[in-house]
Amino acid sequence: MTYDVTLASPTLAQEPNGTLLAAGKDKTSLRRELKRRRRNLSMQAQQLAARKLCAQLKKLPEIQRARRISLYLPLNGEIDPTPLLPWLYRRGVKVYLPVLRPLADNTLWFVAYRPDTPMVKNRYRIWEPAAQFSAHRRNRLPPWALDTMLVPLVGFDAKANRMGMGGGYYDRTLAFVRHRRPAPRLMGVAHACQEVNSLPVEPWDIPLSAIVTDQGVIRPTPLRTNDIYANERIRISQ
Ligand SMILES: Nc1nc2c(c(=O)[nH]1)N(C=O)[C@@H](CNc1ccc(C(=O)N[C@@H](CCC(=O)O)C(=O)O)cc1)CN2
Ligand SMILES: Nc1ncnc2c1ncn2[C@@H]1O[C@H](COP(=O)(O)OP(=O)(O)OP(=O)(O)O)[C@@H](O)[C@H]1O
Repeated sequence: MTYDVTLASPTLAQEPNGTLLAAGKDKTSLRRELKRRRRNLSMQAQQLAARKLCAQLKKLPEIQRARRISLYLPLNGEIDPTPLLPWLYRRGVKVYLPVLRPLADNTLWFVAYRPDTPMVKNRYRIWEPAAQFSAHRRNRLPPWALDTMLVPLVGFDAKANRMGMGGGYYDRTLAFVRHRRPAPRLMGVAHACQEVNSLPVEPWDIPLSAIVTDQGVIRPTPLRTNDIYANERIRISQ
């Protein structure tokens, strides 16, 4: 299936600012292209982006207020949120990592990440707390008990729509948000170069509170009708 987006453009084209035009691309090839982009960043570019991301994060009220936060350990060019760790530990924030649940329902556990947490590589070669540690309930939190989550993104658009790795892990784990409150504040994180002009919204997508990149913060836009009314009011009052 290909997605109909507003800008009709040749596939793989870029806008002058480097934004990938998603028009006419199916989700799988768009995901592949975006993963290639972040993997191709040099080590220096990665380190600079990670530092800038963390500077952005530290300024946000959601992060300043966080007491129980989940982040992730990056792989294959994902932007690295771990420079935030010393700052979080200093502030006494409890830090959790996603762990693939052993019973293969494709959801995640959130397990405490401390300097002494035993770690192993999971089936995707991502480091995560070891099974014997994660098995203890005292070492993990149900997702609704987290106040803030940093959600790794493969792609995003200016309306704060997201695309992940395609396993549906975050969407399934966060499905409770539709009927249970309070919910964690969901902060998508990505390299600025992972922006595309438009992404499809799937029925199971859980909306993000914000997207934070090395270049700035994107909040979901208010309804288009509000913009129209706002413009209308300005015009009428003139
Ligand atoms: N760093 C990090 N940790 C994370 C996630 C993530 O996106 N990033 N996840 C977010 O959901 C979960 C893992 N989800 C994943 C879903 C699909 C693939 C995947 O398709 N990987 C390979 C191909 C499969 C393989 O190597 O066996 C690929 O990149 O093509 C990886 C992780 C939990 N932990
Ligand atoms: N709540 C849910 N229950 C069952 N299946 C779900 C749910 N949410 C998502 N899925 C499935 O997960 C798969 C992946 O979806 P999608 O391509 O939107 O992933 P994504 O945007 O990369 O998100 P994620 O970061 O969660 O992987 C889809 O096949 C979808 O049917």
